[in-house]
Amino acid sequence: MKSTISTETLHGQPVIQVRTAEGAEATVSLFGGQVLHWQPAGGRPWLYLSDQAVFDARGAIRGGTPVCFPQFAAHGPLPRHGLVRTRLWRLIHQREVDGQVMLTLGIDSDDTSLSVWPYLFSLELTVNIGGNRLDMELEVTNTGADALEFTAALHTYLRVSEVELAELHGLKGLHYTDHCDGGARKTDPMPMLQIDDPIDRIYHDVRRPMVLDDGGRALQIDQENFTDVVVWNPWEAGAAALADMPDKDFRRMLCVEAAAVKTPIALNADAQWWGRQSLLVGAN
Ligand SMILES: O=P(O)(O)OC[C@H]1O[C@@H](O)[C@H](O)[C@@H](O)[C@@H]1O
Repeated sequence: MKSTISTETLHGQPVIQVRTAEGAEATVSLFGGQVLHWQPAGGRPWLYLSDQAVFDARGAIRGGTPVCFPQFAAHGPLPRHGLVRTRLWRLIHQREVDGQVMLTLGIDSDDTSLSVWPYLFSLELTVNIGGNRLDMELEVTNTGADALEFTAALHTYLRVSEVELAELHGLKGLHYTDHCDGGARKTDPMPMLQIDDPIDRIYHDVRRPMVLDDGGRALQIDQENFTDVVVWNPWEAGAAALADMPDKDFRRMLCVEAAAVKTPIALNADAQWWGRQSLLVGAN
C-alpha cells in the first residue's frame, strides 16, 4: 500500500492528513505550522489535542506541537511564545521516501511581524512521519542584513493515560530553572520525574534522550541543537483557568518541549540554525 497525503479541513482550518504505507497517521495544521495528531503504526496516539482547542485562525491551538519563535513563553516583550503559532504557514514540499512521509512547511517575516520584531527571517518546519517515529526539524534563516537573536521551542503536548502514573526518565543530575518556584535554580536528583503537582521547569544542557513511560507503553524523546527541555503541566487549578482545555485534562497531557531558551541563538545575516525533536516508539 502507498502512503496517502491529502489536504483537508479540520474545524474549518486547512490541515494535511497523512497515512503512511505502514499505517502511521499524522495531521498537520497549516495554522501554526503544528502537528496536531500522530499515531505510530499499530499504536495509539501520542499527542494530546484539547477537545476545547479553538480553531478560529487567530488564537493558538491548544495541543499538538506548537512552534514558539522568536520568543519562548514570556521571556521577552513579544506576545507569549512569539509570533508564528498564531499565523498561517504554507506547505512548501511533500514527498514519500521509503514509506516515510516528509512535509516541509514555511513561514517568513512580514509587515505584521516586522511591526513588533524588526528582523527578517524565514522558518521551515520539516515533519517526517515514519512507521514508529515522528521527527520535527525547525530551521531558522536570518534573511536580513542585521544580526538577530531568538529563543524557540517545539512545544510538544504528549498524551498520557494518567499523568500521576507517568514517568519521565533521563533528567537526573540536570540543572533546571523552576518557574513554579519564582525561577529558582535547582538540580534534579531523581532517577525519574513523576508529576503530582503543577510543573513548569526548564532543564538545561540536556544531552541524552529521555523516555516517557506511560503505563505499559514508552516513548523515546530525542533532541538535537535544542539544549533545553521544558516540562509543563498546569495541574488542576491551572487547567481550570484555561478556557481551551477541559478541567480534568491536566491528567491526560504532559508537555515535554525541545527548547533553546537559556542561551538565545544568535544569527548573523544569512546565517542558519536548526533544531530537531524526535519521538520514537518502542525504544525502552
Ligand atoms: O498557555 P500558553 O501560552 O500556550 O503557555 C502554556 C505554557 O507553556 C509552557 O511552555 C510554559 O513553560 C508555561 O509557562 C506556559 O504556561
